[in-house]
Amino acid sequence: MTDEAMVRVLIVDDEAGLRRSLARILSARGFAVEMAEDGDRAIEILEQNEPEVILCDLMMPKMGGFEVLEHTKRTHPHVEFVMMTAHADVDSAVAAVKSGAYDFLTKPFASNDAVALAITKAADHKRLVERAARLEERLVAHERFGELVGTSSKMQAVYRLIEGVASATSTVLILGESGTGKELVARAIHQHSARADRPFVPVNCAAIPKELVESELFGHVRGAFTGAQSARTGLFEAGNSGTLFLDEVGDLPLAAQVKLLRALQDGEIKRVGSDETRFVDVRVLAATNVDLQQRIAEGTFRRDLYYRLNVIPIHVPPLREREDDIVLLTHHVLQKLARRMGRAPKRVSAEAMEALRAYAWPGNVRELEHAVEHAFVLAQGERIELGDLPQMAQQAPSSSREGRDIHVAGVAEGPLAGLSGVAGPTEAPAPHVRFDLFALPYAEAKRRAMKAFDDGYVREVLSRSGGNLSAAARHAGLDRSNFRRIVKRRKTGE
Ligand SMILES: Nc1ncnc2c1ncn2[C@@H]1O[C@H](COP(=O)(O)OP(=O)(O)OP(=O)(O)O)[C@@H](O)[C@H]1O
Repeated sequence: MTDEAMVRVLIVDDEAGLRRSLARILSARGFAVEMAEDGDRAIEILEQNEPEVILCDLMMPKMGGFEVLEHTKRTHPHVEFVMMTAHADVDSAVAAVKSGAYDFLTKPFASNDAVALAITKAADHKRLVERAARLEERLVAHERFGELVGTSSKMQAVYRLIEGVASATSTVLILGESGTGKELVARAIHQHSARADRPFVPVNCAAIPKELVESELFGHVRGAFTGAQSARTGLFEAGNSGTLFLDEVGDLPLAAQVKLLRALQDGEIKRVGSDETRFVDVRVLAATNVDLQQRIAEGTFRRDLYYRLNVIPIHVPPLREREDDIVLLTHHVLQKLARRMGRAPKRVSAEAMEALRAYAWPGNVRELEHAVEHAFVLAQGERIELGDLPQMAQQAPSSSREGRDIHVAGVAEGPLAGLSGVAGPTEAPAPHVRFDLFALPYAEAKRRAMKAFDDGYVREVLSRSGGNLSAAARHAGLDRSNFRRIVKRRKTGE
């Protein structure tokens, strides 16, 4: 029998004796049974307390079985119907199936089990159909928003905003913690816009050396500065008639901010070293994970530019606020990994999934991707177990949602054990040995140990910085782009 909740069955028959004995047979096998003595009462129950399966007699004095079937299929098409007919009446049975009944049972019944089996099959069919519909819904939602995965109400709100802003030309400011998917949101806006077949040009403002920002964005003429041996087209021109995505816009130097404002207001740019005005038709989407208001207060971000960018803000919620998406995202990442590595997909044990759902993910979806990859690589069998997850996610006390007790993975025993650490008030967990370093050839052992170190270090520093990449980079004493490279390298496993 279907292993989900009790199947609700409505028995409709004018013969009280048969009704009761059917009810006894089905209740004894774990069905939740209701009874109706005629078609009118059956319809009443159908409206009030929708059953999953109706087991209905064909021949009844007032309203016949066909009428009940027709009403049911018209008003509640997903309720399954099993018609009971007399042995001799095979034609009616076939007609019932043609009219939408899932099955028929001929009286007298071959056995009690045959009755229970017919109801179980009907209920299973209904649940399968519903499941397929739900999956299709998710698939459609997925296809509609590019790479973005997630069906939580908070992501649905983001999808609605994407749809709403896509057709406009206004600037959109995408806000959210590091790793929440801001770039994917920008891509989805572009894909849904009339510019979809034009270029989408992503620019990480934090990664461009300050002295080159203006030339990167707006281009330069030959001889504009030392080293400018030939003229160069900037990204604004490269994105002409398309979309320019300015990631980490809060890191733009002030001088470039002035030029950006001009480009946004008037669609005008000047290449560095030239007085010639060029007109560009570029839609700008910007993103930041820093508090721009605070940057304004500090004098490092222009208020007028902020207002110009913030015409339509989209807040991408942190992963800890959309726990339901964790399951879908985990499967999505597993599928991507299996494809990328040319390996069979892996399943996740209930215990491991529980831990993934319970963890607070300060590094958001990016961190989840790393954790799932870690588990995918280390899991021996075709199923990921709790012990295959990074230590931090394994421990995932529900209190980690409140930012406490966040542990960093110990990386290995022996020479590397000292690299493990712990954040928060609790004691460090014992270093977690996930692989035997000394059983590996030197080069591979070194690669894994370095990766494990990067994993543990980046995770911890990100966690201490509340998932903020810039703050984590400062903490690590690295400039942001170098730190980001390490974060990315962990992901690609280079
Ligand atoms: N909803 C999502 N569905 C599928 N993948 C996602 C989702 N959100 C984020 N990702 C994945 O997580 C990683 C980080 O996403 P992305 O680079 O868009 O985040 P971000 O918010 O722009 O981060 P940062 O602020 O650090 O630049 C990417 O690999 C992306 O594919």
